[in-house]
Amino acid sequence: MDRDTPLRIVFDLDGTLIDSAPDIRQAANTVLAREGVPPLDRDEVQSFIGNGAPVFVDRMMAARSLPEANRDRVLDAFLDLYETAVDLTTPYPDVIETLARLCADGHALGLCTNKPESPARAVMQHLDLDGFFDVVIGGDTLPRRKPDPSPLLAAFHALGQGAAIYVGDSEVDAATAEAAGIPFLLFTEGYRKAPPADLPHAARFSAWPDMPALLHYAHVR
Ligand SMILES: O=C(O)COP(=O)(O)O
Ligand SMILES: [Mg+2]
Repeated sequence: MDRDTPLRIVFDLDGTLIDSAPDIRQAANTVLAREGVPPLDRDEVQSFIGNGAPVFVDRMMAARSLPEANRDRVLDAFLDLYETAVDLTTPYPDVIETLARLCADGHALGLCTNKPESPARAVMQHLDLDGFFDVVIGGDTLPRRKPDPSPLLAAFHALGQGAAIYVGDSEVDAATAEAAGIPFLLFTEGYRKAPPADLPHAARFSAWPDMPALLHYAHVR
């Protein structure tokens, strides 16, 4: 692949571009306090993130032995707070500079997250990340979410033609990329549970300035 050929690059959000666990934890603990059970610690929160808000709530309720009958109420309360959960979230170091460079180099950027689309857009706007992306697919944008390949394939489809690569932090992202037949770059500082070697990936990086050098792994699908 020619070094200067524009690519289609799609990114995961939570644990990849932004450290959002503090906001998710605050929303979760507000709901748990109302339910009269103890809060979640940071490790619990991180281990529950990855499969979207409904699965997060299921894991949180199971961890605090909340009755299944309260699920709709707990999920609604969590989603309500999630809409404005932006103040404790930060981009990982050098994310903004790297995205700006990739845009300046002519690449088409997209976002494919399991976070519901509305809170995803809210936090991206809050952190000035929204201008970089030509497409945003959230966990509730389509009938299925990751690890189903359809949201990732929809994101690439929206970006048009060109070699493709997906960048994420988790087992879910690696499985999604594999199912879609798209090469995967693993950011190792996010919310992954297993060691990096256990996840299928083309290459991995721990600091965002190192990511553009890995773009030669992109290929046409
Ligand atoms: O909201 C989640 O559970 C995960 O979000 P992500 O797909 O951006 O990592
Ligand atoms: Mg993630």
